[in-house]
Amino acid sequence: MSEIPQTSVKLPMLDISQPILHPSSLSSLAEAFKTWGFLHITNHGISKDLFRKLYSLSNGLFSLPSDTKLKLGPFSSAKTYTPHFIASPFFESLRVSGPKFFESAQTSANVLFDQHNSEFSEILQEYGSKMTELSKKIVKIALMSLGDGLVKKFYESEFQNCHGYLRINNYSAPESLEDHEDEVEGLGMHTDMSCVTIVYQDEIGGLQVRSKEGKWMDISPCEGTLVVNIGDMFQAWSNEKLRSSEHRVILKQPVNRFSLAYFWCFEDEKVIFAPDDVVGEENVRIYKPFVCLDYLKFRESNERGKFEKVGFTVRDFAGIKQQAKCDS
Ligand SMILES: O=C(O)CCC(=O)C(=O)O
Ligand SMILES: [Fe+2]
Repeated sequence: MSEIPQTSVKLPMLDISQPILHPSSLSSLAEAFKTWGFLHITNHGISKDLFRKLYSLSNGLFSLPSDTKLKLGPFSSAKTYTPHFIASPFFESLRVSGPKFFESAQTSANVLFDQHNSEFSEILQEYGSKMTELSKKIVKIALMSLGDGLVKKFYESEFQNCHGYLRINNYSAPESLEDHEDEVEGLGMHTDMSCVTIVYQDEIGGLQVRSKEGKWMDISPCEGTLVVNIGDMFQAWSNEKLRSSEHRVILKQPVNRFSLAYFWCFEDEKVIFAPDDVVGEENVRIYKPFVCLDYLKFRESNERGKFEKVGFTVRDFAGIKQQAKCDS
C-alpha cells in the first residue's frame, strides 16, 4: 500500500525532570518543534506499573460487548465512546475529561459495569493529573524555545485556563490483510486541535509523522518515553514557529494496539492571536485572530481524514490567504 519506503525519524529526547535547559538544548528543541512538532520525553514520572494497570483495565473495558459500549456513544447522551467505523474499522476509543478525571471515568464505568468498582477511575485520576502537570511543563518549555522572557510574559496570561482530556485508544488486530497490502490505516492522517498532545504508544508501533516533503516517517516506540506533539492551536498562536504536523497510525501486524492520547487545549472562548513578541518584527503574521470553538466546530462539521483533498486545516480556517505559503 505504501509507495515510499518508510524510515524512522530521530526525535530529540527531552529529560522532563531537569528544570534547567542549556541554550544549545533549547535551540535543538526549537528546531525540532519547527521541523517535526514532535519529540520524546523521558523521566516523566509515570511508572510501568501505572501503564500496566491502565492497559489491563482498558482492555477489560474494550472487551465488553458492543451493545454495552454503545451505551456511551456515539448516539447516547454520554458521547464518551467512539465505536469502530467512525475513525476507521479498527479504531475505538473512550474519552475521559479533566480536571475531574475520577468523576468522568466513573460516569462511564457506572454505565458499563454492573458492579461498583472505583479502581479504573482512581487510576485515571492519577494518570490525568500527571498528564496535566506534564502538559504545563511542556508548554513552558515550548515558550522558552520561542524566546527569552516569554514564559513570564505569556504563560499565566495566555495558558492558565487550558484544560485537558484523555482518549484511550484501542486498535483491533487487522486479521485479514489483503494479499497486496502489508499494512492498513488504524487512524487516518490528521492534525491535533490541542496546544500539545502527550501520547503513550505500546510496543507495537505504527505512529507516523508526515515530513514537510510529504514523506511518512515512523515514530518508533521507545521504552520509558512518551511522545509529545504540537497541536493546531499552538501552531497558530506561535505563528508557525511550532509545527502541528500531520500524523496517522498504521497497523502492520495482526495484533491489538493500545495507546493513550492526552490533549491539552485552550478554553473554547479563547481568541487565538499570536503576540507581536512571538511573530517578530521581520516576520509576517500568518493567521487572523480566531475563536477556539469556531475552529473546533469547523473541524467537526467536515469529514475526517480528508485533509489532502480539501482544505480542512487551521491554515485553511484562519490563514491569511495572501501570505499563506504551501508546505507540500
Ligand atoms: O494512537 C496513537 O499512537 C496516536 C493517536 C492520535 O494521534 C490521536 O489520538 O490523535
Ligand atoms: Fe493525533
